[in-house]
Amino acid sequence: MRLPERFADEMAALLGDEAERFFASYDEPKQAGLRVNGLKLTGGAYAARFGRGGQEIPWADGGYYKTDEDERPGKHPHYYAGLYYIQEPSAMAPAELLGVEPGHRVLDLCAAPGGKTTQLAAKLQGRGLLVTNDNAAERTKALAKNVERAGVRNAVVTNEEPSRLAAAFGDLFDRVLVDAPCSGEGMFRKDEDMARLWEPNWPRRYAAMQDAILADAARMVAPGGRLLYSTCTFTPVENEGTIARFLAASPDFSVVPIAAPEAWGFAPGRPDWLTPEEAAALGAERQASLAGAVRLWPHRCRGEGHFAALLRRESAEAETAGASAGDKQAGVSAEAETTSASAEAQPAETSAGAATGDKPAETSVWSVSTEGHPASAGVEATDGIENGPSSSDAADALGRAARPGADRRSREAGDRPPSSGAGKGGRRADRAVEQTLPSRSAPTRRAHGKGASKPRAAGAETDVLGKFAAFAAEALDGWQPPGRLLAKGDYLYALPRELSERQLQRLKVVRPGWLLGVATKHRFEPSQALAMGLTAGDAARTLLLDAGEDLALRYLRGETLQPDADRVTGRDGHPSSGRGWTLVCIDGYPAGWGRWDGATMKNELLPGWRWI
Ligand SMILES: C[S@@+](CC[C@H](N)C(=O)[O-])C[C@H]1O[C@@H](n2cnc3c(N)ncnc32)[C@H](O)[C@@H]1O
Repeated sequence: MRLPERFADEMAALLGDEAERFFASYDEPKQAGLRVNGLKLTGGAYAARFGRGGQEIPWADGGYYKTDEDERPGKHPHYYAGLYYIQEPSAMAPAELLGVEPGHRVLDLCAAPGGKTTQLAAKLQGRGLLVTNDNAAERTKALAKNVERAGVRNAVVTNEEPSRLAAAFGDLFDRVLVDAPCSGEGMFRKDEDMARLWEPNWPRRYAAMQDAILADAARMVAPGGRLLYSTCTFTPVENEGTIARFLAASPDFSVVPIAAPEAWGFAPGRPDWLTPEEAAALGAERQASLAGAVRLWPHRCRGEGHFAALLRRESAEAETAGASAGDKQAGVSAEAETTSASAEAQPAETSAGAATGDKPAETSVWSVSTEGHPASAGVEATDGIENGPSSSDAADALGRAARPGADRRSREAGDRPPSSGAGKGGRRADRAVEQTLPSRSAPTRRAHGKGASKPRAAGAETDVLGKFAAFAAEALDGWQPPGRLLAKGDYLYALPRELSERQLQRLKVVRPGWLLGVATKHRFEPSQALAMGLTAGDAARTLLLDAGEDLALRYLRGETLQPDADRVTGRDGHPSSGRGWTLVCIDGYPAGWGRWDGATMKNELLPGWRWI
């Protein structure tokens, strides 16, 4: 393939003897993979049960190389059921190296379209908190959708600048991932457009963006917590250089050496590639520590180009604490740390009373963008495409940095409230109501006779809860969502307990938690996100389809189905006499909703979630 001349010259100078092998790698096929969704099942279980998978990616739990050229994993029913994410193998390394454990509070700062976010969510196993953010509004639609497809229940999706998140959250997070916007040199083999668009001034421009992002990200790391910085580019100024400039200004952070097994083929970071200024500002010891970062070269390991550095924020307690299990899992050399991870999963809780200290603010002003809500869930930027920037990402990100007008507009937009919450004169003062879910026996309030699109009076949100309770009693047989329930207008969410609503004030929030559904005039309509986050056993009624059967494809295409009535079964596995919302599952995993009337299954799969 044709590489940009300046890039090739620079790589030849950096790599010396190795350059020939590096350039030869561009004649090899690009690496592709998929990662089984650990929220649903393990990679081993997936491979054993379905005979799919293949060769394991050694550094990624549930990661498999795509070896069959003809295979189209994005066109398999399992993809629609959220059983895996299509992801380039090297891109699976950063989230793996961060050492996330269930219960951690995790921030994914530059997250769209969400490959690493879904991986982090799997590490959390539904416990703790995942705040996932991207400053590009359009891209957060794909992010929210990928979070939902994966069945993530403890994520908050935001569309913010890092500085505004830092102001809102402070040093809340045990783990922070900064998968930074970069010049994307490591993706040239995967996406030739990246090579075509690349310009010699990109690395420096991205480096300036990375410096700003990293400084804000660091403010959000709890003492003793960790930050993983990654790029998919080779140039030192965006890798060791960014870390060196950051460390020079941040004495409370240090590099945690990544001890990757030799068989993975990861190479050490290169402190010797710092500029004299970067090196001088750092001092010899901290400079040498940069060798603890890793470089993933396409001629040395089986993946595209990446860089990752793991940083740790000091804490007094850490000096005496032992090495964490996360270190061992992540292949990170043992060292002391403290985190605020809760050891055990919290039981489901729907009582507002138990969420002490998290009382809704009287004048909460955050509002949820309607962009990703069911009505518009069909709109998305990158569906099913794995992570890492594409040529359009790069152009987007660079466009913001390169065109002063565009940059100013985006900054200004970042200061505005989302359209859904803003009236002409500014932010709408939504009053969030946190409520106890009425018990199944409690009388359900009647609807107010207002359509879902019409504004509701303050307090009318109780009706959302009543309708949800009626829905849950009938269709979910008493199942209760985890976290705290929050009715926001007609929408109902389950909020992770680790965040208070107060902390979301003034942020652009795409999802304040797990979107359960929306109350319409006459009923509660469960969301696709709810379906994807449930298990087949949670539903009172299921239609169980096999991935290979025609009905499964027809369901995914949005067709009305007429299955044999005895295929709609209750929890006991026997034919159900019930009618109404039914969880449609493929190979045992939810794919969406249907409505069963005893003969026909009305297809409730939203257009944006269908097989196209
Ligand atoms: C390498 S991509 C992220 C890929 C993603 N982590 C994944 O695994 O799917 C970098 C992302 O950073 C976002 N970005 C650029 N500048 C940002 C900023 N100042 N704050 C937050 N996100 C930013 C871009 O919109 C882009 O989606």
